Amino acid sequence: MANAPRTLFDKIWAAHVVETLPDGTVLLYIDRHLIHEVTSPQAFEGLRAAGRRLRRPDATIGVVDHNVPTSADRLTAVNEPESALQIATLERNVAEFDVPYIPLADARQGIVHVIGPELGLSLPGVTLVCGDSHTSTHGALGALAFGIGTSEVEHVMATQTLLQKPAKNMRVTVEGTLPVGCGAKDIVLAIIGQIGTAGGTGHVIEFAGSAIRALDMAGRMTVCNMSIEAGARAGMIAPDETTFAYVTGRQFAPKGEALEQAIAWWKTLPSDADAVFDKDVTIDAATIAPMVTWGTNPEAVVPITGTVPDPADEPDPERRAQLQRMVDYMALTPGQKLAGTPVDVVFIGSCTNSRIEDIRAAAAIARGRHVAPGVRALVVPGSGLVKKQAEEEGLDRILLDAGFEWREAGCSMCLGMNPDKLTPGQRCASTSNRNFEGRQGPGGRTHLVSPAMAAAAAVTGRLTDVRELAA
Ligand SMILES: CC(C)[C@H](C(=O)O)[C@@H](O)C(=O)O
Ligand code: SF4
Repeated sequence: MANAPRTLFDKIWAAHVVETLPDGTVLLYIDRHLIHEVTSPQAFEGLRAAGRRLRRPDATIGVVDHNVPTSADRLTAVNEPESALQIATLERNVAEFDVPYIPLADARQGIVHVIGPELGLSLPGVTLVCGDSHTSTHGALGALAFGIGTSEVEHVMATQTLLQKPAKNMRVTVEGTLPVGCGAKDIVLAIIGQIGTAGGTGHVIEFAGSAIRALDMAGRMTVCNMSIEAGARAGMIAPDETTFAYVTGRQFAPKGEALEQAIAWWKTLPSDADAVFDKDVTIDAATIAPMVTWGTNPEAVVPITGTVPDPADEPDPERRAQLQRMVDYMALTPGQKLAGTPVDVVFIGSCTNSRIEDIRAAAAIARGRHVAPGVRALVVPGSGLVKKQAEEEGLDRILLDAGFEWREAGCSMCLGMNPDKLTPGQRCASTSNRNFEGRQGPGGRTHLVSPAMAAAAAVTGRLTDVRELAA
C-alpha cells in the first residue's frame, strides 16, 4: 500500500515519536530547548529537589531577555530588584547545571526568538521548545516549534522529551502579490482579523501560497510568531531555498557535508501535494492593506483606511459588551477613522518585528524626517547582532537623526516586565504582538502595526497610512 500523503507537521512529528501511549498521547523527542529567565526558575528548582541533571545540556541554551533594561548603562546600572533576582537566578542555574548561556554582556544576547534562528539553533525539521508562547516564531524555518509551561520545561530538561497529544492540521494559503506598503505583519494581522483569535485552536497552522513563499525569513518569522495569537498550537512554513540560504553559515548550523545531508532531508519535508488539512483558509494578498488594531485583542483589527466599529451594530449582547469595553478602554469613538488618531509613544521592537529587515523598513520611513513633537519613539533591536549590523548599515544614525531612541536588545516595551513601559492613558503604535489591557504598562493603549506603519506614526504623531509617506 502506498504511504498516505502527509503534511509538513505530520512528517516532523513522525520523525520524533519515541513512543505512542494507548490513548494516543505521544512521547516526543525534543531536539532543541531554549530557556529564559521568566519560566525556568521553578523548573531548575524541581530538578534540584529531585537530584536530577539535564538529560542534554548541549541541546539547551539560556539567555536573558524579558527583564533586562535596554538602556546603554544596563551592565552597570542598578536594575529593579525583581528583575535583578530573575536574571541572577538564571545565571546561577546555568552555571550549576552546565547549560550553555549567552550573558547580557555578550554581543549575541537578545530576544530568545530572535537569537534562535540567528545563531542557527533553530533549524528545519527539528522539534524546538521554550517556556514561551511565541516559540511558534521558529516554525518559520520549517521546524515544529511551540511554547510549553514551566512543568514541561522541567520535563524536557530531565528527559529531552515531552508528552503531547497530536494536533490537527490547518493550512492558511495567501496567494498573489502584496500591495505596496504592506508586509508580513499586515498579512498576519489580516489573517487573524479573518479567522479570529480562536481560529487556529487545536491546530498547527501551515502558512502556504505564493505571498508566503515570497517573504524573506524575517517576514516568515513575523507571520509564524503571531500564529499563537490566532489560537494555534504552532505555525510553520515549508523550508525552501530561502530557508537553506538563511541557515547556511550560521554559528550552530551544520556545515559542509553535514549541511548537504541535512538539506537533502529538509527537501523531503514540505507537505505532499495531496495532503489533507483538517481546515483550509485562503486569502487573496491583493486585498490586504496596512493594518492597525483598534481594540484589545489582535482580532480587533482593520485596514488603516477603516473606522472603529460601532458596538451598537453587534446583535449578540455579550459580544456587544466586549466591543464596548474595548472602545472605552482604547478611548476611541465608534465610527471614528483610525487614521489621524494621535499617539504618544511608538515602539519598534519585539520578537515579532525587531530583525534587521524590520529596522530597515522603519529607517526607510524615518530618513530625512523627524519624530513629531511630544512623541517618544523607541527602536529596540532584537539582538546585539541585529544592533551591530544596523549600525554597520548606518541605520542607527538615520534613526537618531530623526529623533528616535536607539536601544540595547531585549523584549523592552512589548510587555511591562522591565523599565520600558507606557504610563496610564498613553497611546502607542507598536510592532509587538499583543494588545490586551495593560500589556505595555498599566493603563497603556496599544495599536499593533508593522514597522513601516510605526515609523509613519512616529513622524506624523498620529496613526497614518504609510502609503501616503512612501508616495
Ligand atoms: C513571559 C512569557 C512567559 C510570556 C509568553 O509566554 O509569551 C511573554 O514572552 C509574553 O510574550 O507574554
Ligand atoms: S518580545 Fe514580547 S512576545 Fe516576544 S518573547 Fe519577549 S515579551 Fe514575549
